Amino acid sequence: MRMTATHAPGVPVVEDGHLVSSNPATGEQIGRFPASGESDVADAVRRARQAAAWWAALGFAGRRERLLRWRAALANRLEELAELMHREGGKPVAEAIVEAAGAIDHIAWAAKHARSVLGPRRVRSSLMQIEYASRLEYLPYGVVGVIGPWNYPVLTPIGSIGYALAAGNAVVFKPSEYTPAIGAWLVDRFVEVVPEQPVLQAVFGTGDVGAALCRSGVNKLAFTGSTATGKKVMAACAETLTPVLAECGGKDAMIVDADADLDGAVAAAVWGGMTNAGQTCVGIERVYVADAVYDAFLGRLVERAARLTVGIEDGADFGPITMPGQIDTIRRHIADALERGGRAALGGPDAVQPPYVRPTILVDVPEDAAAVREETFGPTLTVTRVADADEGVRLANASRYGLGGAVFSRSRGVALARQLRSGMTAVNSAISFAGMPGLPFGGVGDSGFGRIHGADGLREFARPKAITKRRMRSLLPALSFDRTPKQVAQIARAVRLLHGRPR
Ligand SMILES: NC(=O)c1ccc[n+]([C@@H]2O[C@H](COP(=O)([O-])OP(=O)(O)OC[C@H]3O[C@@H](n4cnc5c(N)ncnc54)[C@H](O)[C@@H]3O)[C@@H](O)[C@H]2O)c1
Repeated sequence: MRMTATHAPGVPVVEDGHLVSSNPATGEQIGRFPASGESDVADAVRRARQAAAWWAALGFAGRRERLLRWRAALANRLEELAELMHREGGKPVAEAIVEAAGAIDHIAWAAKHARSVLGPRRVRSSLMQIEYASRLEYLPYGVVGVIGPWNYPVLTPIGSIGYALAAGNAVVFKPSEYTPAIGAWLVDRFVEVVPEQPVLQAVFGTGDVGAALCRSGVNKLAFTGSTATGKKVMAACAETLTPVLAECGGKDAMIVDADADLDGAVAAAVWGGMTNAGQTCVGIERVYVADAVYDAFLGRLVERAARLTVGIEDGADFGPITMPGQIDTIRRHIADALERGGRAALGGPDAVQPPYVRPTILVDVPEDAAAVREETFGPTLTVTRVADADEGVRLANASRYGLGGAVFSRSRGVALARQLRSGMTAVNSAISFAGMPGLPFGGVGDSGFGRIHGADGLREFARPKAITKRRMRSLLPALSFDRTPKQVAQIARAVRLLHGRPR
């Protein structure tokens, strides 16, 4: 187990065999959990395998009933959860409530839709093999490993856990080392409503424990975190051909068209870029604004962002940077943007006051600057003047990431959204897709692959099983050595009859 050298506020440490988390603003100790070793992870997966058989046998109705009880347990203690999220991760209580509400909605959706999405169904047979009945079933993988990040420590892992459980899998969950208490709290509430078997367990520790989970023999690994770690997870899982779901980083762009509702665009850019101190995988980090409205947009954006309040007090708009090491990245991106000819229209180097970073808006930043190319994960926006929305789309798509994004346009919103190379796009809003349980969530390129949420999210955690059953004697026995030359000629005639016409 790796020891973390520093005891700075918010930096998790492993001491006396325990993982200890602390408040990123005050350093107050929040959680203390036995750190899992390789054998603990293996034991958890072994227990989960037994539990998986029991959980799968409950069927859709039995799982739905228990998952809805879990969702109620979370809903009825929402404020307690939000307070813990505030203390361990630093986000405002109001923000935590919104995040947890989204997660609860996802559990309910997964529980209620698992049967209709994954239940057994008949499939129409081919005329050439009409003697067979066809059937499709979606069976659980067995044990799913879930590795989570700290920035949305409830919504993000539940996007995998809720759907994996609804599909009939047992889950071993490794929460981020920055937010183990939140992870433990979610698991404890589940154990209260499903005490019979260890269907959902947590293991605690740093990246080594995540790596052990990749090697543990889980049947699928759902990873959410940075692209760099995602590559390590994939490499580890490749050894055992363990399938991987990879929800990685982003560099989302907003396009502001010349006919956009500017007040709406300003509100969405400020919120989308700075909620949770910008530590949002689908946060807006780049804004491309059509020349005709650039000056008006920028003026209102700076005015609105300057009024945001930062701190841990009640009512603050956003809190500290959760992971102290991230502050160096934010500082580097701001400095690099300015060195390359950019200008801070708000904030700048002085806005970085650990553990806080105040709102920063950078303009005239070249497209090859780190602040445009790399994930910043802070309350910063680059705002770039473009000739029109089409040029905005072209620059937005030049990123190696492709997670979410936003478009503000009165006339061409959906058409522009379709052109953005990303998994999700919000039109005339920001990030609104994440809380929509029926919609899939996931990226392209360096943002990863696979989908959580919605019907695709349920299917992500199930393996399709095809079954054909012979229901009558074959008239044209294609799949048999007993076929005669005459029957083969009849088969050839039938193919021409069925498929011989060009339309
Ligand atoms: N696409 C999404 O849905 C989504 C959602 C939230 C966050 N994110 C991304 O997550 C990142 C922030 O989260 P983070 O800082 O916790 O990411 P991270 O990659 O540092 O860590 C994520 C998790 O992986 C574990 N881990 C570290 N090394 C590992 C290894 N070698 N093998 C297995 N597991 C290992 C960590 O302990 C942690 O639990 C950002 O890039 C953000 O964009 C993506």
